Amino acid sequence: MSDYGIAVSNGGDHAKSNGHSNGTGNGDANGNANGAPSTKDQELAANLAAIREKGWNNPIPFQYELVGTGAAPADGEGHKWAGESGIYVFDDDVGEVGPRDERLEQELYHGEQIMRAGNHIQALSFEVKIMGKDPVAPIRSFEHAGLHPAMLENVTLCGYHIPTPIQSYTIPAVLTGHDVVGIAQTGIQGSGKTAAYLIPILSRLMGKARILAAPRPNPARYNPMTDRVRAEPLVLIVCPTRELACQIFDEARRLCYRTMLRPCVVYGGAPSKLQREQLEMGCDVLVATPGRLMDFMSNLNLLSLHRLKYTVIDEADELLSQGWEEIMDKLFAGSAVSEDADHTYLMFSATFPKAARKLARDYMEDDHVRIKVGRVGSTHQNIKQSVVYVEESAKNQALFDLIMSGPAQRTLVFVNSKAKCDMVDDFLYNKGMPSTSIHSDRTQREREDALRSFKAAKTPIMVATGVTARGLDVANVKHVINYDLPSTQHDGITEYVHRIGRTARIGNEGVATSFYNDRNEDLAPHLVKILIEAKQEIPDFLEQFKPENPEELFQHEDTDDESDDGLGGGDAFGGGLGDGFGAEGFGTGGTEDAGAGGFQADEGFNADVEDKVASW
Ligand SMILES: Nc1ncnc2c1ncn2[C@@H]1O[C@H](COP(=O)(O)OP(=O)(O)OP(=O)(O)O)[C@@H](O)[C@H]1O
Repeated sequence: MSDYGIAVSNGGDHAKSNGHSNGTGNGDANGNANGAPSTKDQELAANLAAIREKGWNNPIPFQYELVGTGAAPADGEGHKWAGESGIYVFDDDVGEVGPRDERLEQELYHGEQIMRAGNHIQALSFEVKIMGKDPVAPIRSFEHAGLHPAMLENVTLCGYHIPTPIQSYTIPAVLTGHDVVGIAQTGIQGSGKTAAYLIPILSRLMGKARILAAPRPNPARYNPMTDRVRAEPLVLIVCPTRELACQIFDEARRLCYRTMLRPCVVYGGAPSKLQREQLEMGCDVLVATPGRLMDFMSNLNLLSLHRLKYTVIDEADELLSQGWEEIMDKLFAGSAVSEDADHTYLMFSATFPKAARKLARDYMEDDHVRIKVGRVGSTHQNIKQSVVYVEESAKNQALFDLIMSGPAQRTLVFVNSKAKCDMVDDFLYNKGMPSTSIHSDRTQREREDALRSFKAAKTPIMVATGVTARGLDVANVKHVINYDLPSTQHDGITEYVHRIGRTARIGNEGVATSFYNDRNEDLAPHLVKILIEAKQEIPDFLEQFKPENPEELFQHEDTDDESDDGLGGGDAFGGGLGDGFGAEGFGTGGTEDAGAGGFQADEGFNADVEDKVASW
């Protein structure tokens, strides 16, 4: 019996979404053309039978003949770019809120692949730190948040019953016109920050879009030959990865439903032409990755940012570390964008590095609100983590055995390199497993196809490099396997926390299994701390890495390296919960660099500080 959380057809003739160098070819499992099946074929047939018995669906062969032809695979579905997903077609003649579109509603809110909060959601508690000149009263319900009625209906359709902690504070802060810096610590496993900024921004625009938006044709009667316009969005959201851009766009599609606000997404790798055509129909909410945005911004007939009211930078630390300072400066400095006096800036980040602090200091209003959300106690209480000792040469078989030892369930396998990603995917596929893979050397089309196929559980096993799968929000990922553990040279334990956070999201449960061997010794002390903190079993081979004084583990250690981010892992705030924040600042128990920027007195943030534990 499969447990993908959604119904899956077991048909095996779909096109494989990306390449397998399958020497044996799964399609051959029933014997070769010359009569007697070979031992290899017999082995494969036995594997396939066992895999099917477990409830896994068939592997999907790759259609090599279609590579480079641009032709759609023979699965009857064709390829649709994420940016072409359906948005509400607002008819200007109908008033402020359009009529229901049941087909679209089904797609946006009731699809089987949509993430739903799990049973443990109420039990999650978060530490929330708020800083700013004006106190922000958190909202406890969406109903009493002062949202536009259309937004409230959309929030209900999304199935969001209670605001998450970051939403409790960000929504009122934006509704009262404040710039916001939001820091959601790694490992929150879905803090809901996308909705935290989209809900108040879109809600504020809902009553005013007709006045603020550029004149444009009625989308219900659009004629591309005569009606094309320049896109002049009111909201711009910039984020570092294509997959994240598509996820934000999906959330915007849900929250803009039945209103005249038109969301669009532009990102690298997908055809510019299609994205251009979408912009030419008019765009109010633009979600973009920086490279494609820069391209489009250079064509003033296509895109102008002079009407912008809101600029959101999501995953600012990632953007800055990828070298996008130039565009960030440009967007913040206003040289390329609206000089509207009440322009609102929002910046979200997992850490708060120097460059991000500088942007906040230089460009944000003095009364901007800073919100930091971290989980209290274990960051991963709903994940059952285990570490098993596996030598490099035994990893493939161990992976196969591990997958076969559990139920058929959506499984994400992490490796450390693109070549390994191909290799492991090929191995699983040739064993008869329904696997796919994703990494940055794949074309965007292959990436989107792989992700779609994983989400739909046609290929419920996906092999990925950490970078590509960062921030993925896929419903019902039940098992995360670290085939390779991340090395400390590549974000080490932070990366581990990111990876396991792809399961057990928003109050759901999940399992994380990691293959460990002597090559991973650098990570071992950090890994042990995480396991102890989450009250997980410590295997014998990791005993030697236990800290001498386990007490120190519970002194609010953040997993991100925040030595340079002004947050000081809790110390700069005075040792965390219960200590409060004295009028003299934040250093009651703090030993970290008191002048390290961030929420420091010298920036004028010493007056109104709240320190809360919010249960969700
Ligand atoms: N109030 C809510 N109640 C239930 N589910 C919610 C709520 N707000 C958001 N969600 C859902 O939670 C999931 C995670 O949200 P989102 O991707 O914005 O989190 P995130 O903070 O970016 O997560 P991470 O940083 O761990 O990747 C989404 O599928 C979203 O639909």
